[in-house]
Amino acid sequence: FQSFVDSGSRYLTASWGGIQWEKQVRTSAQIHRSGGISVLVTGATGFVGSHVSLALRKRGDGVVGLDNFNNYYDPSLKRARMSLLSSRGIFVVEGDLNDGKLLSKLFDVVAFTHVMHLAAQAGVRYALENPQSYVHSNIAGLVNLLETCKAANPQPAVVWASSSSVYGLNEKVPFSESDRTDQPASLYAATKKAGEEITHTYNHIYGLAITGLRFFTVYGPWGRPDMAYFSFTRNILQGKPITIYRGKNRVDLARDFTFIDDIVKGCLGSLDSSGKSTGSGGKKRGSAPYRIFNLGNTSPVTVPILVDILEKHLKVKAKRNFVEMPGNGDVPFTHANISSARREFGYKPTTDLETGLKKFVRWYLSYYGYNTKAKLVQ
Ligand SMILES: NC(=O)c1ccc[n+]([C@@H]2O[C@H](COP(=O)([O-])OP(=O)(O)OC[C@H]3O[C@@H](n4cnc5c(N)ncnc54)[C@H](O)[C@@H]3O)[C@@H](O)[C@H]2O)c1
Ligand SMILES: O=C(O)[C@H]1O[C@H](OP(=O)(O)OP(=O)(O)OC[C@H]2O[C@@H](n3ccc(=O)[nH]c3=O)[C@H](O)[C@@H]2O)[C@H](O)[C@@H](O)[C@H]1O
Repeated sequence: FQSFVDSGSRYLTASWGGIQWEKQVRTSAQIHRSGGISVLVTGATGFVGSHVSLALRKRGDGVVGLDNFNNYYDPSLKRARMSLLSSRGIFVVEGDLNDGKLLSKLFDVVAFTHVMHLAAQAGVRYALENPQSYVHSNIAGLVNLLETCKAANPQPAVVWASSSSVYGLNEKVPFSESDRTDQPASLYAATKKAGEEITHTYNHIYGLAITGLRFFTVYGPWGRPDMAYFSFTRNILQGKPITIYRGKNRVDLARDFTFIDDIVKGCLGSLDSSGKSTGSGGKKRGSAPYRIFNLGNTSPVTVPILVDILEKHLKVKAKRNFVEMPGNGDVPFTHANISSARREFGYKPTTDLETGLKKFVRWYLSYYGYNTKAKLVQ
């Protein structure tokens, strides 16, 4: 089959179908431990998706990836993550969430027990440049995926990534799941909030078991080049200045930075406790769980302190350029209350920012070909 999918600014051409393709999908979905699950991971060559796919595979679950390899950031990093997944026997289907025929075909080939939905247009500030990409992936793509899950027989349980950004201008700290989330500060946040409402309707009408995870600023090896810790590292090593945003009266911004390995444990814990969908073929046969959890670190750190830690690990001084927060979708601080996730599935983050950034820097220097004294090896 040849499918042409409108992905906003460009057209993506994906090839799928055929006996060989089906065999690869089936083999990748095979479960290698008793009581294992078979999971469709969307956004599998993204930062979080690649780590979650590897962790599922490692414990013997069946995993099939889906990703459209868009160029929001350097797609060669997504290809490199894909090579890593392939080396562990995980097949990644190249395609878009909005391709309904492709999604239905995947469910025809494999009776997925779970969907780990991590594909999205991420990034808070990029919404000013390309608002439509958020509607395309985070709204239309989500609905398309849920339509497929609702129609599947049996229906999978769905775990998906919401975001700490739904707390928006909320000033009550730490942020609890029951706090208000009706004051988003960015279109990104608004689409994640919409996702929480949309998933609720699919739970209510069709009996899909749904878990939404509000991740708090995730960082680590194989991370996202658009995020501050990553772009700061790049600039510091290249001797270029970095821009640090500050609030009114020069107040530092702070984030509850959460290490990727802790997020992965939270993703797996929530999958394992997600419960079962009750419907099939679009018909509800009983009520199913609808849950939302914060996955954070519970220990916010200011952005200048993040830079101090990077300087220490990189052994290079940053050229700091402070500017007032430009009203681009940022919020002043985030801080997660994680007691619900702890209670429900034992979520307990264990990596502090100092330790996690050390691991990130080690990966960065190796991946981009620096020797240990932070010189690029030509
Ligand atoms: N990293 C964070 O700090 C953070 C924080 C909160 C929430 N989240 C959410 O977690 C999820 C994973 O984030 P990430 O940091 O790994 O981002 P990422 O950009 O690295 O991964 C997302 C992947 O989804 C793919 N994708 C995007 N739109 C698609 C579409 N329409 N069809 C198919 N594939 C598509 C991209 O190519 C990418 O590989 C996202 O939903 C994001 O919004 C991330
Ligand atoms: O938890 C989330 O829900 C979100 O997490 C992440 O967003 P943020 O917390 O905004 O991360 P990130 O961009 O790394 O900026 C970190 C800090 O550096 C500051 N920052 C940023 C850039 C810059 O040039 N200067 C600067 O000071 C900036 O003001 C901020 O204070 C995900 O990208 C997003 O997908 C979303 O899901």
